[in-house]
Amino acid sequence: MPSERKVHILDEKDIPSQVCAFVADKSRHAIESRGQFNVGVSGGSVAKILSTGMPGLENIDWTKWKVFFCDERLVPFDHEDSTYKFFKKNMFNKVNIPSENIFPIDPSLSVEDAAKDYAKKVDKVPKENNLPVFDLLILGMGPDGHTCSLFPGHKLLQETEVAVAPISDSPKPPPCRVTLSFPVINATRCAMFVSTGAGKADILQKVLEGNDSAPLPAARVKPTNGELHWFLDTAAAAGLKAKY
Ligand SMILES: O=C1O[C@H](COP(=O)(O)O)[C@@H](O)[C@H](O)[C@H]1O
Repeated sequence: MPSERKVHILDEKDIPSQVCAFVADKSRHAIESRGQFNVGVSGGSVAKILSTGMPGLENIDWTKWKVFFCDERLVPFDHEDSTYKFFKKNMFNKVNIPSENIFPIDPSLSVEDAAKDYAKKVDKVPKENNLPVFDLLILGMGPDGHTCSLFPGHKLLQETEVAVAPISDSPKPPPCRVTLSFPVINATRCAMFVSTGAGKADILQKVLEGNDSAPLPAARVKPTNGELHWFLDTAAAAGLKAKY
């Protein structure tokens, strides 16, 4: 099935419940079909939305979740910028995911070694055509159109050899990060973006409706055989010209 894009425009107040219900539904379906749910999470605003809504949900078999990070900032686990720290405090501590099913990036290593070490963890995700296939990647987009730690104009946009890449010159601090690469992102069964607030309106119009000749990183997310969903609040969607 080629990538089909669905844009969901919601009231701001409905974003956490709708986003989390979608994630819960994907997890139930993956567990029923394949016995486990391999999910990649992102940092920033989407981490807050997930942590607010997911722990209160019922009928989720958390023991079958395997949690990876779409990207991570290479800072110690107790650093304010650590996505792992945020999820541990606000979500993992409140649900029953076995600790061995959470796969953080190791910040004690150099950025190159952290990427290699994390690639071994990602390699555990069941593969098709030699690529790990996540059940769901939950993505954010920065106001410059970046997603994961894949930034506009950066050479990593062309990365095709490795599933996981280091970056040591991120234009958004901190400079050292580890990120999934596009071949893995686009091998997912489902990618969902969550974008909220007026500060994302201009870039969203470019990403969703702009010229495809030099796509911004977020516009390059087009799962080859999977679904693509964008969850937007009305403020973020305000610049869109088409009807969705
Ligand atoms: O630095 C990052 O930023 C993006 C977008 O964050 P947002 O707060 O603007 O939604 C995030 O998806 C990524 O994981 C993170 O490392």
